[in-house]
Amino acid sequence: MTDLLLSSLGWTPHFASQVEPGKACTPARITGVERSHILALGATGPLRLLVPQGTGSTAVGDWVLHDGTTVTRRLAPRTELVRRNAGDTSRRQLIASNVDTLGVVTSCNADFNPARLERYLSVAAQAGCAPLVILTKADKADPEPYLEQARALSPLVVALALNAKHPEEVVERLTPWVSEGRTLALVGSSGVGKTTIQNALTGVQAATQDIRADDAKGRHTTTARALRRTLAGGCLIDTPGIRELGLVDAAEGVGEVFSDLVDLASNCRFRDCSHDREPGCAIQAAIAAGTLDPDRLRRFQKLEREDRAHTEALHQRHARDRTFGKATSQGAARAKWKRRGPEAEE
Ligand SMILES: Nc1nc2c(ncn2[C@@H]2O[C@H](COP(=O)(O)OP(=O)(O)OP(=O)(O)O)[C@@H](O)[C@H]2O)c(=O)[nH]1
Ligand SMILES: [Zn+2]
Repeated sequence: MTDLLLSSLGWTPHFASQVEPGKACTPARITGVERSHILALGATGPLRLLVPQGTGSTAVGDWVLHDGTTVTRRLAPRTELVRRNAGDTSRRQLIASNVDTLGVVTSCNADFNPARLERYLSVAAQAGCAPLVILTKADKADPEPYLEQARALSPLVVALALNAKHPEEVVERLTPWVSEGRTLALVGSSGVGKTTIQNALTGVQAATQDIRADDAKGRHTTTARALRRTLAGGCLIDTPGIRELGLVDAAEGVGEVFSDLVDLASNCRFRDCSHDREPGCAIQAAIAAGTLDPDRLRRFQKLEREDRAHTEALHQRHARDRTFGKATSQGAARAKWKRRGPEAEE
């Protein structure tokens, strides 16, 4: 029973193998983070545990070991979602751990924006999460052209369209990503339907209204939230930070989403080709031949520039204070995901 509950929370051999045999330690998954305590779910139910060194290096979704009152260890995560710190863009901020699928929510209307989708897909690829594009408001417009565009962005994309206001439809379509042991997090612009989807998946009655006067003041209906169980037995993560993902240290993620361009560029005559006017540029040749959309090249270059600028600032800081130790575990999670494929089961 106990093991069953832990596995429905996402406990896998990856975590079990980190527990030293014979040590009296119990696992729990973080559902919320306070200043000096974490909220967690373990086999016995909800817990509030002290983190003696402060909660700065933990995130919602992490697995920890504890002795009943205190966290004794954080277990190395399988995936880490990181963003640029909103206040200080030269810092990276861990916002959620062990997310299997990053649900990128957009709607079948003016919110649909390939550049924004590619940015989120890059963040997902970098984190090691499988990307799922969820197109809402399929009741308002024909979703087919949007689905087609989303799928054309990257071979990594799985895309589906739904009417988020029909809870049964949401549950039926999204259950594969929120069933026992699986963790989903949603990102997307304000108003695309994230809260509506989450309410359907967790069985909570909708707090969203058709007219939200608060929006004009920048207040969102969704503020204090973290990891919750879904009706299908899995987990849903929603933290305020997850809604504003900025790129940092994501060159590999960007490269995966734009692997078509990376492959083409390897055929350019010059190694440092800027794909502008150089002779022998394979990318310009593809544009001239009509097989590559020049807008895609522009979006790729813009994301690369953005990532490079913030990553440089990050590394300058890194050189100043050498307390930074996340890059390796994130890279390992990403490599693992790449090896096993986004839909691989434990
Ligand atoms: N017709 C229709 N309306 C939808 C759909 N999804 C969401 N809505 C409506 O769109 C509005 C915004 O939905 P929310 O779920 O609050 O959007 P959100 O993404 O959580 O927004 P923030 O909390 O601001 O980030 C609400 O009025 C919903 O009822 C859909 O698929 N079809
Ligand atoms: Zn070139």
